[in-house]
Amino acid sequence: MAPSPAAAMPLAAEPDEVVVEVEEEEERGVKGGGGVAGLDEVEGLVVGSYCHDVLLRGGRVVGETLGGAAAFVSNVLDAASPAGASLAVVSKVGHDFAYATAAAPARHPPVLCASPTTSFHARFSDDAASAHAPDRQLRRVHACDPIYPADLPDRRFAYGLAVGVAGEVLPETLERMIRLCRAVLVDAQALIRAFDGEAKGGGAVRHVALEATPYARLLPRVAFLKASSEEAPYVGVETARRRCCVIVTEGRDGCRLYWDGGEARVAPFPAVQVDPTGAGDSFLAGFASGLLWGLSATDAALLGNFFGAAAVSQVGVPTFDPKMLQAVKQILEKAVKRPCTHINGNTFTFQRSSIHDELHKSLQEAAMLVCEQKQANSPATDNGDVCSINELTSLPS
Ligand SMILES: Nc1ncnc2c1ncn2[C@@H]1O[C@H](COP(=O)(O)OP(=O)(O)OP(=O)(O)O)[C@@H](O)[C@H]1O
Ligand SMILES: O[C@H]1[C@H](O)[C@@H](O)[C@H](O)[C@@H](O)[C@H]1O
Repeated sequence: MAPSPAAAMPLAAEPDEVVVEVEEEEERGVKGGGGVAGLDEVEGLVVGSYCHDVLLRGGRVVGETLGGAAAFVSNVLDAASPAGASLAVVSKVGHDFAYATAAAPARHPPVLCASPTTSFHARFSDDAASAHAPDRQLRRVHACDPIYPADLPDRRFAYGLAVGVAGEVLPETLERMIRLCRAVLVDAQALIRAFDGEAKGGGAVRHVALEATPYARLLPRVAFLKASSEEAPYVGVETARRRCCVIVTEGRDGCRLYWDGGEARVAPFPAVQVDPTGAGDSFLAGFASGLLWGLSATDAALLGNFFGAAAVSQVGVPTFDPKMLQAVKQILEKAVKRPCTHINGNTFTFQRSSIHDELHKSLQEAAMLVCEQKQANSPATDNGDVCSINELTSLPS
């Protein structure tokens, strides 16, 4: 371990291991495998299933939307990655999948299975949630098939995101991702969810300690693990940070990064929250795109916070204003001299850089534009926070 404050950490696969695996896999005819040299070759792998989200408030259905971290994640990565970065998504749905023509699944079509599409009921409480309190109770109503190692493409990727929602990313699938991808970023929800009371027509989502799962032994080969503040106690931040960089998202308070030898708090952006679903997913994708742009982890978390805030201002998978996206890319082009150096190199740096405050200020202006547009387009409510009923609607399928 390298606890130095100017820390850098090894990527998912150690160099020797990569060489051995490349040789083994080239013998078996695996495509690629030659490492990732330049921007043109940066391809990411997103693994996790799309799902149906039913939003309930006071016992009433107030919205039905496309869900699944893979949908939110690919939505942000497609929008915010530097030119030349591409994406493969491995997701499974049933024949009942209602959102095949929505933007994210249309760009990254899922595998069709005989089992029904994974489906969640999210019950929102009427009490205003605090930044750290659980904002909703989740039940898994249907579960599609797991994603097996053999479902992953047989080629190498610059980075991978393990973003299951219903236990579909099996331990052996995560292990395969680690072998295929130079850097793997994991959402803790893919590892620590368990489902109660399946027999009664749906399982309440609860959490188990990461240490007690078969995923724990893979952590030293994971680059970043993201958890919400509700999930963090199950992750065990103090143990996990010795194995990989842990990011804890804190809702409207932004996030904190913990690595072996240091930590940082990253400030949030303003948002008019109407639906918190997908904030964590959009955060993780914004963070990954920040790494793709060549930012340090603490600077990349600014982009995570930015897209987390953008996600909560819309119901379901958000549509981003092209002008806002253009502004964000201009800010990044100005701030970053050479994109893709960090996710593509041998190490990550964690520290906040000298451009951090300037980047935060510029992104804050873009975030204010999103808020102003949102406020201009929606009727005023006395509670701008936590899912106001009249703002929840269905997404077109
Ligand atoms: N109300 C808000 N205002 C501004 N930023 C927010 C707000 N809510 C979330 N965010 C941003 O999104 C990030 C992720 O949010 P949060 O911690 O709520 O994730 P989560 O609980 O995993 O979300 P979900 O499970 O709904 O996807 C936060 O770190 C923050 O940057
Ligand atoms: O669509 C949502 C979203 O992906 C959330 O991150 C996840 O916690 C939920 O289970 C899912 O229904």
